[in-house]
Amino acid sequence: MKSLQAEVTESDEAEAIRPLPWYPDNLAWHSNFSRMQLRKNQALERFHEFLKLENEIGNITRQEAVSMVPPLFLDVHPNHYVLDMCAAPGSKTFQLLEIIHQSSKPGSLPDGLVVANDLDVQRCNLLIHQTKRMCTANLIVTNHEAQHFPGCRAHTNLFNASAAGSEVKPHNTQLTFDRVLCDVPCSGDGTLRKAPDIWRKWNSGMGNGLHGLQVQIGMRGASLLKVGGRMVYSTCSMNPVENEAVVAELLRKSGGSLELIDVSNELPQLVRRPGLKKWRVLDRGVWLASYKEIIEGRQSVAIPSMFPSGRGRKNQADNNDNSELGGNHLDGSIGSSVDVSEPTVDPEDGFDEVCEFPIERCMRIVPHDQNSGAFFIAVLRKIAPLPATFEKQTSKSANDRSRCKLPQTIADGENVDVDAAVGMDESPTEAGIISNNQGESSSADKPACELPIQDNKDAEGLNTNAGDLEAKLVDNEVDEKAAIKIYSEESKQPDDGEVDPKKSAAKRKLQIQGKWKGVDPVVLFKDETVIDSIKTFYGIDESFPLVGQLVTRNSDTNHVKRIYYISKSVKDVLELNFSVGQQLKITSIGLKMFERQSSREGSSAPCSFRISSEGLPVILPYITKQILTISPVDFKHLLQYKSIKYSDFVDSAFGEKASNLMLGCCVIVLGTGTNTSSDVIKVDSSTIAIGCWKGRASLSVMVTAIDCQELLERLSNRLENNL
Ligand SMILES: C[S@@+](CC[C@H](N)C(=O)[O-])C[C@H]1O[C@@H](n2cnc3c(N)ncnc32)[C@H](O)[C@@H]1O
Repeated sequence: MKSLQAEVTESDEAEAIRPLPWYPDNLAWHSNFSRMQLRKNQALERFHEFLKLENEIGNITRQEAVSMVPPLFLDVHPNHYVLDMCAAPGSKTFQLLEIIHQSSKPGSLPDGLVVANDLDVQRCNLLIHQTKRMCTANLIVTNHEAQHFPGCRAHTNLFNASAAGSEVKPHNTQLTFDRVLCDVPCSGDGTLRKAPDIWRKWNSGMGNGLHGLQVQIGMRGASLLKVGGRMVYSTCSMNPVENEAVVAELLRKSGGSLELIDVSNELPQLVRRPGLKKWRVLDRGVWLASYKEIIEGRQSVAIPSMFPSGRGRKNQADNNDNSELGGNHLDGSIGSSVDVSEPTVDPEDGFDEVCEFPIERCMRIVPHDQNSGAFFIAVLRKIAPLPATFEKQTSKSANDRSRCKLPQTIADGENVDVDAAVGMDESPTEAGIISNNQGESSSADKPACELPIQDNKDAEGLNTNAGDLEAKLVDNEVDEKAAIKIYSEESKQPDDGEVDPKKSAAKRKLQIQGKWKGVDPVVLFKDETVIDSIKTFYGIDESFPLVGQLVTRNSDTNHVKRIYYISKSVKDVLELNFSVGQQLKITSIGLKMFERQSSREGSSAPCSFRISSEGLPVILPYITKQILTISPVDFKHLLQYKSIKYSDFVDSAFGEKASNLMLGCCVIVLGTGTNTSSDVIKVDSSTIAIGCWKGRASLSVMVTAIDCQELLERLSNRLENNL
C-alpha cells in the first residue's frame, strides 16, 4: 500500500491505509485519501472501484472512524437484545449487527436482535437499504420518536390471550433491552473538519434547543434498558450542553439507578479526554455561569439542567414545571429545578458551578489527538430499576403515542403498572416536545396534549439532523437521494405480483385500516400448502424452523410475492407486539427468503417460489434437493455468460445432472476440483453458492450483475491462491 500512496503524493512517508489501532481484531482501517483524490486520481481508480464494490456487497462499510466508537463501548454479545434509538442512516446499526452475527455458523442465527429506530421515515428507508447488505433475519426497523418509543408491555391478563394466533409467554411480556444506543441528534460541531459549512451555520441556540430532547431520549432509553444492561449516549458535538449536561441530568433523574461507568481500561489505544466538570451556557451571546444569571424571559430557553449543578433558583421552582424545555421537571420530585440549595462552587474561580457526578468518566475525542472527527461518548449501566416517577414519565409519553384500543379493565389491580399497561390511556401530562418531526408523524401519532414548544428563535436553522453530518454518507459514498429513491420504488412495488389497479385499491384500503397508516402490515405467513411445496421442492431439512418464522407484508396471503424469514428472537418480539395491539410501527423486518416466480416458465414450475440471494446463506445447509456443485471453470463461465446450455458445460456430467433437475429454481455450489458434480455438498463459512434457474434448455444465474462481478473477483482470487 505504500506504493499506492507514493503514486498519489510522490512521497511514501505516510501509509495509504493503516489499521485503526484501537479497533478490535484489525477490522477497521483508515485511509488518508480524500474523496476527491479517490474520485479524480487515476492511480487510485482500481482501489476506488474495489471500495465501491465491496461496500455495495456489504463486505466493507465506509465510515468516519470515530463514529465507530460508540457501538464498541456497548459491549454487545450475540444473544443481546439491542435498541439503536436514533439509527439512520445506519452505520452503527450495521456494526451492531456485525457483532451480533460475528460467531454465527452457516445456517444458524444468533439469539439476539437489533431494533433500529429513527424518527425520519426517509432516513429509515436509507437505513433499510444500508442494512440489507447484512442479510440478517435479526433486525427490526421501526419509525418512532425515540423519546416515545413504545414499551410494548403486555397486561398480565393477556398472557393467555391469543394474538394473531400466537400465545404470549409470561416471560415475554415487555420489550426491554440488554443494550441501548442513544446516538442522538445534535448540533454536529464535531464534524467541522469535513463539513466546514457548520462553521457558518452553527450557533449556541442549536445545542440549547436540542438539550431537552436529548435528555428525553436518554431517559426513554434508560427505562427500556434491563437492570444490569449498558447504555451508550453519544453525539458528534463538543458542546457540553448536549453532552455532560445531558448525562448529568440522566444521573440526577435516575436517582442512583444509573451509573456512569469508568471505561478507561476499555479500548486503551483510543486517545480520549475526560468529560468536563464545569462549563458555562451561552444564551444570546451572554455566557451564563449558573441558572441564577438568566435574564428575565429567557428561563424557558436556558434551563437548570443545562448547567453543571443542574439547579434552578427558588422563585422559579414552581414555574419551571410547566415551562421548561423538554419537560424534564414534570413531577417536581426529582430533578434540578426544585432544588433550591446553593450550587457547588469552584473556589478557584469563585462562581463557576462544578458538576457533582464523576462526569470526567465521559469521553471526549478531539480531532487533533488522532487525526479524526470529534465525538462525545458516555457509558452508563442500569444498576437498579428506575424511580417510579422516571419510569412513569417515559412510559406515559410512550403510551400516549401508541394508544391501542384494548379494554381498560385490570382485573388483578395490584402490582400492575397501570400507566404502562397496554391501552391504559392516561391523560398525557408530558411537557413540551421539541417539534422536530420531519417524518410522517401523522396526527394519529401526535400526543393528545402538547405543551408549549420551546422558544427556538435562537436556534434558527436548527437541524436536528445536523448531528448526523458525520454519518451523512460523506464517507459512505452512497448517494442518499438515489438510495432513498431506489428503496422507495422497490417498496412501492406491490407485494402481490403484477399491478392490478383493483387489487392495489383493495390493498390501500387494507393498509389504511391498519394501525399504522401507510405502513404495510406485518403478517405471519402460515399457508401450509405453499410452505409444504417449498419444503418438498428444495428438500428442506426438518431441523430448519420454517413454521412461525415466515412473515409477509401483505394481508392478502393468496397473492404474496415475497416471504421473509425472521429469527426466533424477532418472532418473540413480533408476537409480543401483536399481543399489545401492534404498538411498534415496523417499517422493515426479516430477511427476504422466498420470492414468487412471475415469468411464464416460472409459473409452470412445480414450486412457484424461488430462494432469494439474501436468504440463501441461511437456508443453504438445509437444502437437500435442487442443489449441485460445479467446477470452478464452469462456475466462471456461468457468471460470465449468465446462461449456459446443458450440453455446453465443460464438465458434461454436471451438464447432465443439471438438465435432470426439476424445472425451477436451483442452487449451484462452487466446488474445488475439476469434476465436482458430486452428491456430497459440504457447507461452511467459505462456501460460495448462488441461485440459478433450471430452464428447459439451459441453466441461468439469478444474481445481480454486481454480485456476479464480485463473485468473479473472489473466484479469481481463489484460483490464484489455489484455495
Ligand atoms: C446522529 S444521527 C444518527 C446516526 C446513526 N446512529 C448512524 O450511526 O448512522 C441522528 C438521527 O436521529 C434522528 N432523529 C432526530 N430526532 C429524533 C427523534 N426524536 N427520535 C428518533 N430519531 C430522531 C435523525 O433522523 C437522525 O437520523
